[in-house]
Amino acid sequence: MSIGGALVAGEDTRSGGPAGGLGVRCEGVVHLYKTFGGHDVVALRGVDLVIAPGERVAFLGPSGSGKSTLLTLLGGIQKPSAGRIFLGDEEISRMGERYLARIRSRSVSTMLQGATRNLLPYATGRQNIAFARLALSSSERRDAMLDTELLGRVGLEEQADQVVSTMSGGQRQRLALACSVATAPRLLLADEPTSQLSHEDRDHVLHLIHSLGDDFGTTIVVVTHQPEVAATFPRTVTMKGGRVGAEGRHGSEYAVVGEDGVLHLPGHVAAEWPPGTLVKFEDDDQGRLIITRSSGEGAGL
Ligand SMILES: Nc1ncnc2c1ncn2[C@@H]1O[C@H](COP(=O)(O)OP(=O)(O)OP(=O)(O)O)[C@@H](O)[C@H]1O
Repeated sequence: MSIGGALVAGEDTRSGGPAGGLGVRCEGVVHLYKTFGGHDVVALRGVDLVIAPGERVAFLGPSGSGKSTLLTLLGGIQKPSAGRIFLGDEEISRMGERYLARIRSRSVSTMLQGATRNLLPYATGRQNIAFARLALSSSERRDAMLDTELLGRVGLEEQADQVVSTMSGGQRQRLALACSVATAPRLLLADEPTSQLSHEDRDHVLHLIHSLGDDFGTTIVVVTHQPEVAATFPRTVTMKGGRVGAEGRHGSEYAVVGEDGVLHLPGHVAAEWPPGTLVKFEDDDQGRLIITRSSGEGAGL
């Protein structure tokens, strides 16, 4: 199944070509949450990241490493405490709420974790799609793909007039995806879009997400804990302690050098080399850097 065909024949698609994806650039992004207890939680500690237009990226990393926070900042739902975020040429980290709202309703769609957070529970499938398109101009709405057709593409033609609260988890997730793409976004951000789904629903949702990239060149970023989902993305970005710790590209893993030359070890190495382990750096005769664990324990060599 494909989402192919113009979802919205707006300014980006009038030329007949695909709208194309939106590039993303983060420079030193820091984010703090203020808590009721009066102390700050540092969710992001300096994220530098570039995502090219049309790229498909999976964010990985342990719970609490900052994946969802970064996604909401990219989607213009929250503003960073410090640092800069660009979508295409526009710096969203300095934008006023009015402009951000425009970007959120047109060029960027964020699917929050849990389908129901993205949907009106007592409205039907069709009404949810109409709601997602509220901010479009009347001509854009007139030219948009018919809601029946869009629902058909996510396999929900028979649920068009069914109320969300009576739908299954998989049906809700597919409807949330249909609502997210109803405005033909150039950047799709999805937080755990396939968690708690059956294998069949997971594969269906994944296929739909990738179809969007294939058909429109949409830039796609998903947060996932599922390795089998991450494996379908050509690039992975692994968050560690509020920073980008590692990247995977086409099956190869790379550590990312952070502030002050800090390097996160790959998970399997970190498991064997606890904090305090001494490591030695040596150049070999072919110009490669060899890193070995010292045979001595702790500070004593
Ligand atoms: N609204 C909030 N108020 C206070 N602290 C928060 C808030 N949201 C997130 N945090 C904290 O910020 C840090 C990063 O959280 P975030 O949800 O971005 O991580 P995550 O990697 O997406 O985690 P998970 O995989 O569990 O969803 C965590 O320490 C979390 O407890």
